Amino acid sequence: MTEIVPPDGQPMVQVEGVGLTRTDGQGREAVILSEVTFSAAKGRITAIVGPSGGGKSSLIRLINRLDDPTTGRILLGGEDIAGMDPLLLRRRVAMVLQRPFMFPGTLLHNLQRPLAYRREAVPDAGSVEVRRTLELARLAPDLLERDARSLSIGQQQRASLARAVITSPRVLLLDEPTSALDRPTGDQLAAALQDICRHQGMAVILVTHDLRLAGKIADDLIYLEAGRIREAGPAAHVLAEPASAELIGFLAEPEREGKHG
Ligand SMILES: Nc1ncnc2c1ncn2[C@@H]1O[C@H](COP(=O)(O)OP(=O)(O)OP(=O)(O)O)[C@@H](O)[C@H]1O
Repeated sequence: MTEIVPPDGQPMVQVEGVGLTRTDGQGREAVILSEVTFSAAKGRITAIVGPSGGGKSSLIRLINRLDDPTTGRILLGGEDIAGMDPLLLRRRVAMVLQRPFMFPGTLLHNLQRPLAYRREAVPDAGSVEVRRTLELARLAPDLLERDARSLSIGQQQRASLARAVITSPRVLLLDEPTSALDRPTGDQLAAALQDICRHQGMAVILVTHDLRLAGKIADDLIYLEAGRIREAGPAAHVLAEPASAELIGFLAEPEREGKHG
């Protein structure tokens, strides 16, 4: 196992005064995000939590330019992503979605694919990169020759994570990665994520409705409601001592009781 990369507190992602407005089919404008400002540091996990429809997914989609903000800007390593080569941006910012997607072929083929696509040297099953990535993602090496689509959903979700991190992105975006998993399988993914964040010094931004997960692995937490940040700070502190009426109300909803312990 490699050395842990210490977080240096440097912001990797800076979201500055971001707003997003959409126009619906009838030409009506809807404000999805307003004045959103935060930063995500290397080697830290930033969780974005909040009620459904609050804008969490819309926000992380802006960070790898699946969409562009209407106002404000987003910097990656100090550079505005609006002016960055899209291919370079995709190299630096990886995304793992709620439902894993495996390409046809073996798990090894799936791990090699992003590197082959970039015409970079493709590591073989015995290579340090593949072994190390499997270890971080908590996947057994004997799964490498299995048809990736025959893996369990929990294994496929960790395989998606492995495929995203084998290229060493600087930022990892995850949208509800544990929502399709049962608790033990979700816990395995969470542990893998923590290892990857610490060992590779990535900035991880995690959208989740699962406060238990956020309480367990997030370093920083952002509470987003109706497109605005209502509260932000160190996760343990924000969850233990919520200050805003909105977050206090959210945490008090009966279905959340005990979920952030
Ligand atoms: N492509 C779109 N066109 C128009 N409105 C959209 C679009 N995508 C999302 N929205 C609206 O933006 C708002 C925020 O949605 P978003 O999916 O970002 O919220 P969320 O916090 O991720 O919700 P959930 O937890 O349910 O996934 C919602 O009102 C949604 O209806």
